[in-house]
Amino acid sequence: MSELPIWLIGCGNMAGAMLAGWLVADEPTDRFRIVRPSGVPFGSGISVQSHLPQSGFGEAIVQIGFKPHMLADIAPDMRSLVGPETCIVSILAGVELATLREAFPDAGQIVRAMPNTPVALGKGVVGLIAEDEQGEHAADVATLMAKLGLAEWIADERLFDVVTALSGSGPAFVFRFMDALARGGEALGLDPAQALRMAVETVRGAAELAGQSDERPATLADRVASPGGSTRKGLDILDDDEALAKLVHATLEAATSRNREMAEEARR
Ligand SMILES: NC(=O)C1=CN([C@@H]2O[C@H](COP(=O)(O)OP(=O)(O)OC[C@H]3O[C@@H](n4cnc5c(N)ncnc54)[C@H](O)[C@@H]3O)[C@@H](O)[C@H]2O)C=CC1
Ligand SMILES: O=C(O)[C@@H]1CCC=N1
Repeated sequence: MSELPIWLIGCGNMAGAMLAGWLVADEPTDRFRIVRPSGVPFGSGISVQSHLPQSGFGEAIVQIGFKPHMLADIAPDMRSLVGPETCIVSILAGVELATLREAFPDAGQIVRAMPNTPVALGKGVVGLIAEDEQGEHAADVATLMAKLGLAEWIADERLFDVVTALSGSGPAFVFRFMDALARGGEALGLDPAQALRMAVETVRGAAELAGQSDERPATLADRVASPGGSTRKGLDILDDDEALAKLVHATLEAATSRNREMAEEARR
């Protein structure tokens, strides 16, 4: 793989988690240059500056990782630095390729990447869509993202907001479930810290089992539920009138619709 420099324009929670993941995967630290107004050091000898560079990015991967609504303010300052050798990677939720192309008319390639925070451990999910999947630097970006976990090309950009809800926001929804599991145990008398430890390990073990199994999670759930036993009584609550499925569907719908609103806001 080419060793293009990687600029991180905006490096907060999400881009910081990605950088942590790349360092775990032994990417050389001198590939990365952070631009963030705070200038707060990242550690590990990574170069951090508080302003955009004076000269152009040249042949580089330039990842933008600020808030979606900031695109209109920040892109004009970046525009003259971006040339036909530059590959822009956007992790901005919602913001579409067409909006990014308007913001960076001279960029050689534009890729949207939708990561999630477990990338910090190399166990994330990254959805990808490029203006030209076969074009220059698309494969470099895919290789880079695959170091962070599961990297998946998404064929239809209209589905990218759903991907953002499912895997981008997904860890937040799973964390809520973990908390609910722990709080349920606590309400039924378990020590809170013990309940939390057991809830987190239960989710970790179940996720690994599901990841390694050829069977669907529904089948694995049935295998836990011994006939006439107690798990089925619990599943009956989650399954009654598809209570959990409906709740999760509504959750993903709400997040997807906010991603679409953010896309609209970025178009203005
Ligand atoms: N937090 C998450 O789990 C995920 C976030 N995203 C996307 O990542 C982006 C950032 O989100 P977070 O990291 O959560 O937010 P954050 O608030 O932690 O980070 C934002 C970063 O933007 C920087 N910034 C602000 N003004 C800037 C400027 N003028 N020039 C350069 N950098 C500037 C800040 O210094 C900060 O480093 C958003 O677009 C979001 O949609 C995507 C997937 C998941
Ligand atoms: O909450 C957000 O807007 C972003 C999108 C995916 C995760 N965080």
